[in-house]
Amino acid sequence: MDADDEIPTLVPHNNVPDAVPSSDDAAPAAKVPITIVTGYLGAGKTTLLNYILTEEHGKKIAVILNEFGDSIDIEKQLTVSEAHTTDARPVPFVPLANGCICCSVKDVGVAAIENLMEQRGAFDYILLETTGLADPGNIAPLFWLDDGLGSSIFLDGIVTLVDAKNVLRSLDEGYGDGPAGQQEHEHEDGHEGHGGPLLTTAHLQISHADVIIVNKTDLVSEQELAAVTTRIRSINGLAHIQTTTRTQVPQLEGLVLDLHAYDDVSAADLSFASKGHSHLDPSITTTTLPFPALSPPQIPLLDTFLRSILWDEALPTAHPHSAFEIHRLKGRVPVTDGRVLLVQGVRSTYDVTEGKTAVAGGEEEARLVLIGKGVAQEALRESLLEVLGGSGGDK
Ligand SMILES: Nc1nc2c(ncn2[C@@H]2O[C@H](COP(=O)(O)OP(=O)(O)OP(=O)(O)O)[C@@H](O)[C@H]2O)c(=O)[nH]1
Repeated sequence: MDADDEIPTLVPHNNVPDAVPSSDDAAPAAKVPITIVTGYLGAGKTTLLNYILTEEHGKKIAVILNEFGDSIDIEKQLTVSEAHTTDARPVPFVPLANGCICCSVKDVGVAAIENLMEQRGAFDYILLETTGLADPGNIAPLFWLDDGLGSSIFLDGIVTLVDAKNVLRSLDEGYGDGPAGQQEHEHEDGHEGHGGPLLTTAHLQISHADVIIVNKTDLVSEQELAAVTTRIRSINGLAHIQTTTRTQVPQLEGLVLDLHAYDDVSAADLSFASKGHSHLDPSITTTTLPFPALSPPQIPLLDTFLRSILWDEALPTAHPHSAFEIHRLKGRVPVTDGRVLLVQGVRSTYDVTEGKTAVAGGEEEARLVLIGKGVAQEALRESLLEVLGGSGGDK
């Protein structure tokens, strides 16, 4: 691949068949954003969604509940709030393809929502409420593939509700030899982990989140709340954290709607994540890999590194390292020709795009921010630098 080649774009998720129909011929239509709303049992998801449906926001919002199981019973699970009305109402039966969104590829879950929009008219926004045990990392890539699949919806972000009173206990269920974390994790997604402290549902929901709403603040003291937010920040250094009582968010935009979590990657976001927050949580942490701006020939080498760490969960070099797994990844990579590349990843799906604005002379160093298990080891950065050094280009 030479310097003039297009930079790599959306990389197919492992579960998606190679022969994906192209949407090139389809007339471009505005896509409807979808936010995944997740949170452990009793954190306040229903309270939040009821609040949104009855707020005056002027948007027609569809709320869909994704149950684990054999089918999506849309009749019971869809509620639409019409623009300029507080009359949230259940929608009558809409026949749809059955299937569990979490366990299927696009043609079931996403197609069901598209089918729904065709029958009910487009919505301004879709909120997908998962059950308390859902792993959003399994669901998010299904919606993120929409460019290749010609979908009429796109993933706007993931919001995780957290119960301030119980979240620390939920996170600690994965430690020691208590069976709770182990059973929970294996049950929910068959995800085995790689040894070491176990991941609980709470870890998975926090690590993938773009916004974390710490709810039920009325049930904890200021000190307890500070301990909760510090622990959450140590797991996910990228997410916006908002504290609430009864899920009363100060505004919907940026917190539940219009998140744009997969659009731009700003230098400010990444430098906040890189500020050296504590590594309090033994399972999941956020880490930053800084490296010099890339020369154009180094771009495919970055891709080699990303493929290796995300697809193979291995380093492309011989550096000794312990096991790692990456849940979320964001990057901003200046190129010496003035371009800037933006990297977005969730589990094994990632995307490298060209930023809209060129870098101002010598703007910043390149950064990858990783959230996951075992990511805070020097071997990752050493491996990245070695791979990039192989091009013979500037470093
Ligand atoms: N004290 C207190 N109670 C709250 C708060 N927010 C919600 N609740 C209550 O907590 C309970 C659980 O809230 P839900 O909104 O049903 O939580 P959920 O996440 O939908 O729960 P599941 O459906 O079990 O997954 C309800 O009785 C709410 O009224 C809060 O900030 N403070």
